[in-house]
Amino acid sequence: MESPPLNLREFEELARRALPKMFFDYIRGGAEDEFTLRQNTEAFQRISLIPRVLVDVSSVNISTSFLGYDLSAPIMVAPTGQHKFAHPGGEVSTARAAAKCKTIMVLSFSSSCKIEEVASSCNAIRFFQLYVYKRREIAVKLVNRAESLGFKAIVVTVDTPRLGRREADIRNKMIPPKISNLEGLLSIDVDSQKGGSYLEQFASETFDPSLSWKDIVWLKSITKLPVLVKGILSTEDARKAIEAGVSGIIVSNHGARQLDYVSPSISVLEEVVKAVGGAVPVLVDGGIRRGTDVFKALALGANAVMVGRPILYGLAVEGEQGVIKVIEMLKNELELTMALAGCPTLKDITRKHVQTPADRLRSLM
Ligand SMILES: Cc1cc2nc3c(=O)[nH]c(=O)nc-3n(C[C@H](O)[C@H](O)[C@H](O)COP(=O)(O)O)c2cc1C
Ligand SMILES: CCCCC(=O)C(=O)O
Repeated sequence: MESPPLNLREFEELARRALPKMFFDYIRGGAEDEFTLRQNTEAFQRISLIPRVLVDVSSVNISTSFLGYDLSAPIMVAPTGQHKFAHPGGEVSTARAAAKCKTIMVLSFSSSCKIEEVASSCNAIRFFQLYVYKRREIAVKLVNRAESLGFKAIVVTVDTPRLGRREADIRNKMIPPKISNLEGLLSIDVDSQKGGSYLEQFASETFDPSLSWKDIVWLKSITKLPVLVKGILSTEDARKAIEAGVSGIIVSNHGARQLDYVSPSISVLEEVVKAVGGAVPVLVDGGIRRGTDVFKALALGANAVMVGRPILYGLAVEGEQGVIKVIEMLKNELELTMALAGCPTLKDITRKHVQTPADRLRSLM
């Protein structure tokens, strides 16, 4: 028997073997040259840790809270579409795993399980991620459904007026998503003569590229839930988001699947955190594969992180148990990192515990 995976990267390799090529390529892939995809992980590697010693770390506490909800660790499940591509249990298995790990799952709008099914599967704290379609009434219906099913926040993704160019999907003629939440609301027929990525064809038929800042105000007017924006990479947009009245900001480049050659999210996190100035919590995602990565993101000012692909790899390899293992691995690594860096609690993690490439440049001047 093969030895069990020891880290998140080994889960990726096992998922590669477990999944049909089309689905693995869809999950792993990024946009165009995949430059940002590589940078998302390499940027973490360029940040060094500066541990403090002789601190009593006989007990290390990684628990925290986000928007008032208790979490076992500052690690949440990012919204990713179509979990049934990874495993027949789909989003229900992921939600159960998130509940067992006591963390928040952000359910994708493009979920392959119905929002009602996910809501009744366990009592995790859940947020609902929204894509705004050209037919705005669909957003209203889904936001209302999420609210009445006990979801606690709406996460609107703002980096996807159109889908990025993912060449693996074009080559594989990636099939369109089956979005269960749209049953009875919308059916889209893709043109099977066209070739290319049918997922992209689906997105260009449905996604509303006219979405703009005034629509955040509209979104807030249709729900009592807090609204978070996902996909902020600049200080200017962070300020606009605050002006629009959001309850949280997610620094993200969509796992490098949208615009290639944008900065890795960890590289812009600190300036966004400064621009936000504590007005609302800030999350970051993209390339988080180790507990040390979580530690670095917290040191640069994130309240918590989100993880995308590794969750799907865990799901592909072992269903619900695989997702639990991925989250627990990251939690254990974070706890060990904190002990070795002299930080018994999350509050002890400071900017002084990391050195970025910019810090190194400054120290030479
Ligand atoms: C297969 C896949 C599907 C995704 N689907 C969505 C989605 O439906 N909505 C969304 O806002 N982000 C989506 N994302 C982006 C993730 O929420 C997240 O930003 C990204 O995966 C984080 O990077 P990581 O995979 O390196 O952890 C998706 C990412 C992947 C890999
Ligand atoms: C049409 C589903 C899009 C899901 C998505 O956001 C992604 O693949 O990155």
